[in-house]
Amino acid sequence: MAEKTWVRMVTAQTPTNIAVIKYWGKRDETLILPVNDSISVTLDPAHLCTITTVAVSPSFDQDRMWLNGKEISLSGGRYQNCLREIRARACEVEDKEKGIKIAKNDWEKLHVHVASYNNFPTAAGLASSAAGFACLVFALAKLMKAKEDNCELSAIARQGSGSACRSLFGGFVKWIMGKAEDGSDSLAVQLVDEKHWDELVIIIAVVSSRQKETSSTTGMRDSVETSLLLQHRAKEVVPKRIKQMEEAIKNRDFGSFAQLTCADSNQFHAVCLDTCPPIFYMNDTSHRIISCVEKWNCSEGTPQVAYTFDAGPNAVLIAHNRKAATQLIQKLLFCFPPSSDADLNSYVIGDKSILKDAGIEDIMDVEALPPPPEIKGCPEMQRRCELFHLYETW
Ligand SMILES: Nc1ncnc2c1ncn2[C@@H]1O[C@H](COP(=O)(O)OP(=O)(O)OP(=O)(O)O)[C@@H](O)[C@H]1O
Ligand SMILES: C[C@@](O)(CCOP(=O)(O)OP(=O)(O)O)CC(=O)O
Repeated sequence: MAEKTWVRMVTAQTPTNIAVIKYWGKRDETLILPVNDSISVTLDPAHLCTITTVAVSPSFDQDRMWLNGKEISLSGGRYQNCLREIRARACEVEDKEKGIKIAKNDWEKLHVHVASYNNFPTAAGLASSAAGFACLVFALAKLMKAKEDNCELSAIARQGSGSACRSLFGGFVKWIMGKAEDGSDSLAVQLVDEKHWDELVIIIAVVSSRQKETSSTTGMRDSVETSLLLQHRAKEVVPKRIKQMEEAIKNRDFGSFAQLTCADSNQFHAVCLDTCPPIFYMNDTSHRIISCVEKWNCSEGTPQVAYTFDAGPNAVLIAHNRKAATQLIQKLLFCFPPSSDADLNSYVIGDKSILKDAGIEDIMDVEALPPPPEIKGCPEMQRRCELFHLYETW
């Protein structure tokens, strides 16, 4: 190595992903190997993403990491596994301009500093660990010039957080559970890219941005140990659903896609209830959102919107197209309006063009929204003020 003064830095940005067929349960806790395949949709990186900068310098005397500006420990097994696996694949790096020459073996002695920022709530059931570990592994691989492709990197990100393996690709992604004991065949593959079904619109209703009480890791461990429904789901239900979901995505068959997505989310939450002690991730507001979507879908005779909830109360709503998304925004804002002194611009975040299509520019437009016909006579669906905010994404 040359002088002691240089710093080599790489920055990467990785989106989060939301499962439409859920991963819930591990057959190996250390390697993070799942009990079933899962399928997810990767969100638009412009709205919910992690940005991570990794740096290496001979002047660094230990590996360190800052998450959202606060130093966190890298001593946990998951961070250590990712660092070790990428270091083992590091290659020679030379930057003549900066006088940097790092031989393959030097990487074992060099330390890294990591600064990561999530532009959405961390540990609130919006898959921050997915975007976070995918971004960490991707950035480290670039820093160390590892030659592995994204499939191979996904098997490393998986060891940080299972769902992270699916964030290395855009579009719809499948995590193949694999069979090998060492986890070498448990990795993610892209089913279709983001252009394949670009009329879909995803809206996230953030019911709470508070850190959840039961982490996914703890929750799924308890489910594996106590839920009979989980065993049945992994063995009998998911294998069939995965095939049907792949077909629905391939054929852009929104009816089947919505039916499978909603059913799988509901079964995942049923597994949580079947766990001892039971886990409650959704709350009353989540249930009201489900009711709102179910009533609308039913009144139309064909699904307009699919809903799915991860390990938290926040709703991920996937609309068939822009028209359905526009109507959805109107219905959501009617049932869950911001308080009258709130700023609409901080209530609806992200791509605001659908809000514009819906003819909503300020709080007065929200107040003038007519009640959705399908909720007439349902007192529980009348106006309330419980949503934290809405994201428009994808
Ligand atoms: N940007 C990041 N870089 C590295 N690690 C991160 C990052 N963001 C989050 N994490 C890790 O992920 C943990 C949060 O994961 P957790 O599974 O509890 O919540 P979540 O991923 O937001 O929700 P869920 O997986 O249920 O949707 C954090 O405590 C931290 O260890
Ligand atoms: C409900 C889920 O979001 C669970 C995600 O669990 P994590 O990937 O966060 O769990 P660990 O592997 O223990 O880190 C469903 C999914 O993303 O498939």
